[in-house]
Amino acid sequence: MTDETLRGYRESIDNIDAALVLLLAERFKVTQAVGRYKATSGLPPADPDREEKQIARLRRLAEDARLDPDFSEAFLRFIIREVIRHHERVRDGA
Ligand SMILES: C=C(O[C@@H]1C=C(C(=O)O)C=C[C@H]1O)C(=O)O
Repeated sequence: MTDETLRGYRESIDNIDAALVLLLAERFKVTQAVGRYKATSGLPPADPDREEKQIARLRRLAEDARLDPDFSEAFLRFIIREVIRHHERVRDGA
C-alpha cells in the first residue's frame, strides 16, 4: 500500500463515519418522538418483542453483508439501551 492509497482509504472512512453520525442523529430524532408518544400514551419505555424482531432482522442483514452478526447485535443493543434510557427520562419528566 502506498501513502496515497492510505489517504484515499481514510477519505472514504471519513465519509462513512460522517454518514453514520448523521444516520444516528436521524434515528435518535425519531426515537425521541416515539418516547414522547409512549410517555403520553402510558406505554412502557422498552418493547422487548420489537427489539428481538429488530435484532433477528439485523443479524440476517449482517450475514448477507458478510458483517459479523454478533457485532451487529451488540451494536444495536448498545443503541437501544440508550434509546430506552431517553424514554425513561421523558416518562419521568427529567
Ligand atoms: C423505539 C422504540 O423503543 C425502544 C427502542 C427500540 C429501538 O431503538 O429500536 C426498540 C424497541 C423499544 O425497546 C420502539 O418501541 O419502537
